[in-house]
Amino acid sequence: MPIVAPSLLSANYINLQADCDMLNASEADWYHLDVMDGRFVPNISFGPMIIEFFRKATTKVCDVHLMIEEPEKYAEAFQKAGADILTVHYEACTHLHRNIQQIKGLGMKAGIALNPHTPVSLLKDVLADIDMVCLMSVNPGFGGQAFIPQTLNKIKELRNMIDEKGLKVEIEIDGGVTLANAKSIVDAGANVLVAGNTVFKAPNPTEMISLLKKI
Ligand SMILES: O=C(CO)[C@@H](O)[C@H](O)COP(=O)(O)O
Repeated sequence: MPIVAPSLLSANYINLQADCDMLNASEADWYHLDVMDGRFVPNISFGPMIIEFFRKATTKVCDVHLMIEEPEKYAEAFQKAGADILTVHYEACTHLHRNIQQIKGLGMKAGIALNPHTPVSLLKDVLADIDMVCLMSVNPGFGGQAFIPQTLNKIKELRNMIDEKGLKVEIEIDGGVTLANAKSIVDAGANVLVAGNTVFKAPNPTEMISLLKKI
């Protein structure tokens, strides 16, 4: 069964408590929390203060995806806010290994996200040091975009790299995940499905989460 991580970017911010209550009572495994700075991506979302709210609202894993420049400046703030997994972008880190050391040193799990154009082979020398790879299956910044099909080949290549080394690294797919493509994503070798619009715009979000769990 895949790990299902609804992306709160698509939640209703006028009544967040209701969406948190729904997620908490659902089969969702993680909260996926997208932090955007208006520099690394052309959108601005929220920061540690809001993550702290989510931390208090749930006992589920808080999976924090930093779409920001200079993530090292903020890693400690996100740890204090309650992040369990902290994912930084390969493209935003000049000293990626140092970023990983920092995140792990702060007691969080470390994830690396790759934009659609970034090859998975670039992770060869850090794969053993990380807990998760987040493959962006849309260009980051906005919910509700269409899944980029080439991602399936990237998943297969990454799955081979991980299995060849005998590692336990989660493969998370982020962007455009639907009930129609979720099975092909999992069959290709991914085990974490992020879903924003598919969950929060569904007539019955709780049922949609259960359907994604069962694909
Ligand atoms: O990080 C991002 C977008 O940059 C994602 O987490 C989206 O929030 C996913 O939304 P959907 O494509 O599932 O609607």
